[in-house]
Amino acid sequence: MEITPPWVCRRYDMARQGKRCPLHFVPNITFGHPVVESLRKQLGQDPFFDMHMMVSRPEQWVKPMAVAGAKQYTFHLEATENPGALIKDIRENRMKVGLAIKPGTTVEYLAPWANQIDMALVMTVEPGFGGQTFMEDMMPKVHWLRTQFPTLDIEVDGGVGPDTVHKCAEAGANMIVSGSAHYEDCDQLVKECLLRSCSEAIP
Ligand SMILES: O=C(CO)[C@H](O)[C@H](O)COP(=O)(O)O
Repeated sequence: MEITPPWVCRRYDMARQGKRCPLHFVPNITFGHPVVESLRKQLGQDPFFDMHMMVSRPEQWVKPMAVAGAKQYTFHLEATENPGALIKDIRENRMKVGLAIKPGTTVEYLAPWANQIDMALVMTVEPGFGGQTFMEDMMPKVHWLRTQFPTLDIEVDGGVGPDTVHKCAEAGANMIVSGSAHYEDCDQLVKECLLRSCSEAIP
């Protein structure tokens, strides 16, 4: 199982401000493609940058993110009216495709796209802020996806830590994002606990 801290290279909350776009997908802003470009220059070609685009109109950032050095572009199903065209555009820009769903979106909406994507992301909090409580009732979505799509990468994001990671693994997730648990108690014990929880649950 892969464990990823979100803030450094993983997450891109870019809600546009101003009169032109009053409706934001999430209320906060983290960083955009200039930061990705900068990180790529500093860190070289090796790090895998998956951009979780919690944005309105995700179509507009595909090219800038690709040019900046992103390797995967994960967008929200709720944020676009044409997932098929967006998937095609991401591929044409030589990035992998991640498809995320918010807690209120049923997994059946994601299923038609599952064979065209590299990763399905099941949110276990409402997108927007770290430090929220893990929504265990999202686990049936993960289990259903794992049953239907055995080889698909399935990621869980939101409230994942030592007490909850095994639930993700048992449901069938093979990737997690862990923010607060990773950063607020970032000692070796927590890291080992996370890793042990995963390795025990995943053969
Ligand atoms: O992106 C998120 C919400 O928008 C996630 O919750 C965040 O990336 C993970 O943080 P935490 O582990 O603290 O829930």
